[in-house]
Amino acid sequence: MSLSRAIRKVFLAVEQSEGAGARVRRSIGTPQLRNFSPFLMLDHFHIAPGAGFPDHPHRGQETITYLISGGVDHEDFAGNRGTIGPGDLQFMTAGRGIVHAEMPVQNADGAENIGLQLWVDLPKALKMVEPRYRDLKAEEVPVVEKDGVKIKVISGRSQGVDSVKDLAYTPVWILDVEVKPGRSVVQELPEGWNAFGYVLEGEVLVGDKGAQTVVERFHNVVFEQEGQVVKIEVDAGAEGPGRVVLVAGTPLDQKVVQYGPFVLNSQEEVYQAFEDYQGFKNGFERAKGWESEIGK
Ligand SMILES: Nc1ccc(F)c(C(=O)c2c[nH]c3ncc(Cl)cc23)c1F
Ligand SMILES: [Fe+3]
Repeated sequence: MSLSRAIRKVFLAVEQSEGAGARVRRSIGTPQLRNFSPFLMLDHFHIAPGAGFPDHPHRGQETITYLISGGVDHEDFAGNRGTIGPGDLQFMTAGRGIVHAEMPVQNADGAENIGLQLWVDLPKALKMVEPRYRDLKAEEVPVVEKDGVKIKVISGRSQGVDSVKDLAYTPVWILDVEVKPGRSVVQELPEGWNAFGYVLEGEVLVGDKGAQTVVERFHNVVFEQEGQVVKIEVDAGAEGPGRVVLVAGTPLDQKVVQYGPFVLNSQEEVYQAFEDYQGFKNGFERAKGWESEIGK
């Protein structure tokens, strides 16, 4: 009998401006929810035409971008360039340093550019690795569909189905779970890992029968570390399915010192990141004289 994880707290994602005219609903990385290792930030973003995230640096973390609708172009100073579309993901390891732009694709069909961006801390030993990208196309993501439940196994394992391996350095599970009204699912999560569920659509009931919590859209339910499973149900009377992105990650036993996109383990290392970025050194050499095409 697996122990069901209790709920630690439910947070409302607060909408704010970010980048150049983009809007994000941030639920991790706010004053209410920091120190949630290895997670640094979770943004549910909406990038209108003309808005975006023009040229900017990163050091010391991994970003995972999951596109729900529309498209996002990315281009960096190492010559990497690509587009992610609905259901695609991009795993970017900034490591010692990257400068890139992330801009909306002008959609012929007018689809809104909406997705999630999760920032994951890198272990101290990997803070200065070479940057790398790994796109994961929607068609590479196994889908488990049974009894009114559809799970996209983006990273990790669900109902005995494994995802593509080694997408990020820091071990994370990402499962896009859709439950129809009157149905439910029990999902295993690695014990001891930090875990949350962000409700993208509808509303869900989380927890054991008789002790369930209603979690509404744009809310993030954070679980206790104890327990092997989470239970998610949608009320039979609900108007439509509930959709939750379940994420779990191994906590890193290290200090987090963050200033925007520079995430290191000491104040001195953050100062050094600024100096390296402004001085085009120690990983930021290619930033000298570089401008993206897409961010202009
Ligand atoms: N201010 C600031 C500073 C540093 C950044 F890296 C960013 C940034 O690039 C993003 C922050 N949320 C995001 N959601 C989606 C996408 Cl595609 C990008 C971002 C940013 F906005
Ligand atoms: Fe970025």
